[in-house]
Amino acid sequence: MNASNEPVILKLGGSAITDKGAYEGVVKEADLLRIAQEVSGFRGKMIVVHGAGSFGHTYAKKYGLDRTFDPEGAIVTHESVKKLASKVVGALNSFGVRAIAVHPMDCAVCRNGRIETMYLDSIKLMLEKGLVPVLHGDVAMDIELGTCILSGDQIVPYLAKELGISRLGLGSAEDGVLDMEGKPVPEITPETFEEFRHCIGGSGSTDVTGGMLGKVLELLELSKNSSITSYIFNAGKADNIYRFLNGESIGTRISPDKRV
Ligand SMILES: Nc1ncnc2c1ncn2[C@@H]1O[C@H](COP(=O)(O)OP(=O)(O)OP(=O)(O)O)[C@@H](O)[C@H]1O
Ligand SMILES: C=C(C)CCOP(=O)(O)O
Repeated sequence: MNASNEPVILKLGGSAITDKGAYEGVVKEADLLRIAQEVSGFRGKMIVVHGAGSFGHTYAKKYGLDRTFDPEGAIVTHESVKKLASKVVGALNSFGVRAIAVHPMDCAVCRNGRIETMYLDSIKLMLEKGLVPVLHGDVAMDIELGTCILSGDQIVPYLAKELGISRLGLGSAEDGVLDMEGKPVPEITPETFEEFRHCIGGSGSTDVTGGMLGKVLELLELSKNSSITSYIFNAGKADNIYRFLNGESIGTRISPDKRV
């Protein structure tokens, strides 16, 4: 059990909750319900962040939102990821998790694709009152670019740092960061990253936020700045989310360098 009262941050990867190979948004209904049930077994405070999967990456790619400002594309993509958020929140509530959607487009401002400010007071109050904020990968306003694609993989470490949360995990569709033989690497630190760099690539599906490499880089940066250890694990396997939320170390650990 996670004995502390500190909240946990869980990311549900787009490949775990949607069919990321689809040309438009398709939810993996059975997986989403199983995941919602596992989340409902956790008694502590938590923030859920989910990826955009086929609800976001397909449209972001179609309108070139990772390269250009396109107002129509921004609206279509934002509306689509909001639909996914509503399905995630609906599934969580159907299992008694008091989940509320918080859309990053409404509360974050970016500069050159990185979060510059984010309004967090409502999230803090939700946590205090036992509600579960659900954020997600989104289109966000950007001071330099007009809009940018804001990945859940960037939101997770940002929230951890700003809210002082030290337990976080990204649940995707692989057993962790896989080596050349397809086996999960138990631990990566800033010091050992170069040993594994050649095995880590982008997503196998349509994706504008860097796939596995994007995740590892975000979490390594967090480990350097804050000494936080985080986890990348398979949310597609039954019980893994429950195990992670309750304090087990599963998948690949992204840890700070060891002190000598
Ligand atoms: N070494 C590696 N280990 C594991 N997965 C890898 C590796 N290199 C590349 N990948 C790819 O990265 C994918 C995970 O990244 P992806 O961004 O698709 O995940 P996600 O977080 O579930 O999706 P989303 O960004 O929509 O939330 C894997 O499914 C795999 O195709
Ligand atoms: C493609 C969009 C709109 C957001 C991407 O977020 P992610 O799936 O968490 O990387």
